[in-house]
Amino acid sequence: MMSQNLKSIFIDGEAGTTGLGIRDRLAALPEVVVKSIAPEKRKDPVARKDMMAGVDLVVLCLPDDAARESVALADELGSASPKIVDAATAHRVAPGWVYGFAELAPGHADKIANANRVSNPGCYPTGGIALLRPLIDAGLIAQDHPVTVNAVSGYSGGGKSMIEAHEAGSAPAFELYGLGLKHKHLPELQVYSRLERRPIFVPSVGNFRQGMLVSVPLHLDTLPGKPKVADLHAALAERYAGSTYVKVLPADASGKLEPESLNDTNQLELRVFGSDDLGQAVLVAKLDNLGKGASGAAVQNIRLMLGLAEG
Ligand SMILES: NC(=O)C1=CN([C@@H]2O[C@H](COP(=O)(O)OP(=O)(O)OC[C@H]3O[C@@H](n4cnc5c(N)ncnc54)[C@H](OP(=O)(O)O)[C@@H]3O)[C@@H](O)[C@H]2O)C=CC1
Ligand SMILES: CC(=O)N[C@@H](CCC(=O)OP(=O)(O)O)C(=O)O
Repeated sequence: MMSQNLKSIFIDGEAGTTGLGIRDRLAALPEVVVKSIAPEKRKDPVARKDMMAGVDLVVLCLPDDAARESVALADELGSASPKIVDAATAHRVAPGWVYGFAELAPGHADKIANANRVSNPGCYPTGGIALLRPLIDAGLIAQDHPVTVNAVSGYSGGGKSMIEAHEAGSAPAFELYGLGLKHKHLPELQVYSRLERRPIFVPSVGNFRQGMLVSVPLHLDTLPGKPKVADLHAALAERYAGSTYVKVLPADASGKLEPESLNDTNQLELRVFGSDDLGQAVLVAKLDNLGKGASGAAVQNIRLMLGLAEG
């Protein structure tokens, strides 16, 4: 019977921003069934552990502490533990976890497909790593280069509380944050870009619901071999040739870029703006912070881990 082949998934935290996005996307997959816990028991460890014992895969869409607690519950199940995709920050650079950015490097999607524990990337690092890693692998940016990453996100990136503040009109139209230079995404950004020097990361949030731009300014004469703008573009285009979700596009002559055109998709667009005459370039990634930056990437990972065809 068809139903015997269905893969079962429990979303721990399914009522949150990321959880709802994953639930909606999974609803479109005929090969999976999503099992839910009674709302009043959603924080009950016994009920969550019982649910985990009966499913193929658990997605954690929880604050970090609750995500760690859920992993401990799953570990108690021993060999009966389901596979886990953790959308929180808790395990992104933790030993034993595979980083869930399938396009990280050639062969990385296979590592995800064979993993039992996958940590879904942060939204900002998805853009930053996608831009930096191929150029560092190609030797066009040195591993000890002093990199700066700037970004702007829609307010849904801050979860329920930030969404409420913006929709109630009590949040600023725009703000820089993370100016203590210790944003929680820095460890994964540094490790998976292969940067030896800690980058400076300056995020910001605007009064629009979803969408994201991540940019990296570069002085070309400070890079090995003093590459041209076209060399940077070519290295990115080569790395992502044939990719379903990552596209390398020409820079728009207008010199402008808005953040919302990929909303509700799992797409990531990369562009290299710049001028050889000036010896300057800006790498820019565009994504939906709730799509390729969160729920879309989680579903991409779930498909790989459950052996489902690419959507
Ligand atoms: N928003 C985004 O763009 C992204 C968020 N993430 C990560 O995903 C995780 C969830 O974030 P987000 O969806 O934005 O957050 P939300 O605040 O929107 O949702 C969190 C959910 O977790 C529930 N929850 C909290 N504590 C527990 C617990 N102990 N047991 C069970 N459920 C619990 C909450 O329930 P209640 O409200 O009733 O307390 C809520 O439904 C975070 O770790 C975040 O960092 C990852 C990528 C992107
Ligand atoms: C606008 C905003 O507040 N964004 C969040 C990051 C959202 C995200 O993707 O974070 P995780 O995947 O690591 O949970 C922040 O800066 O903390």
